[in-house]
Amino acid sequence: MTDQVFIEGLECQAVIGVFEWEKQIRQTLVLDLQMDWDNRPAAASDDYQHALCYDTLSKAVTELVEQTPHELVETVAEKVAALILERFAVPRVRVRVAKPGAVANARTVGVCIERSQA
Ligand SMILES: Nc1nc2c(c(=O)[nH]1)N=C([C@H](O)[C@@H](O)CO)CN2
Repeated sequence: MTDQVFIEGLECQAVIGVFEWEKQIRQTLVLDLQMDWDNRPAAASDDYQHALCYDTLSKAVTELVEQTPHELVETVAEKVAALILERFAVPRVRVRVAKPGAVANARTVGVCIERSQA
């Protein structure tokens, strides 16, 4: 099954970073999310109940990322993946967390992970 639901460029304002000055401010994190999901039942029935709602998912992820301070983008990626697997019963998720302000002469930096149901 290769169907997916995706969310690209989800901007969150997070307390994120290892340095003391970073703990005093909010910085932008940009998330790209790809969820394996069988889209055929939703398409066949045209019924929202069968769809993985990208709006609900975006709000849940934003709340998670913005409500708690973190030092590492790696931690954010793991927590986001765990939330999506557990709360939304997604079989496999890919999470990319970019921190565009982190390195002055790079467009962006960050991490990508892929996690599946145990
Ligand atoms: N692999 C990582 N490297 C670094 C991180 C990170 O979260 N993961 N964070 C920092 C600092 O917070 C940096 O973003 C400040 O500019 C450095 N390296």
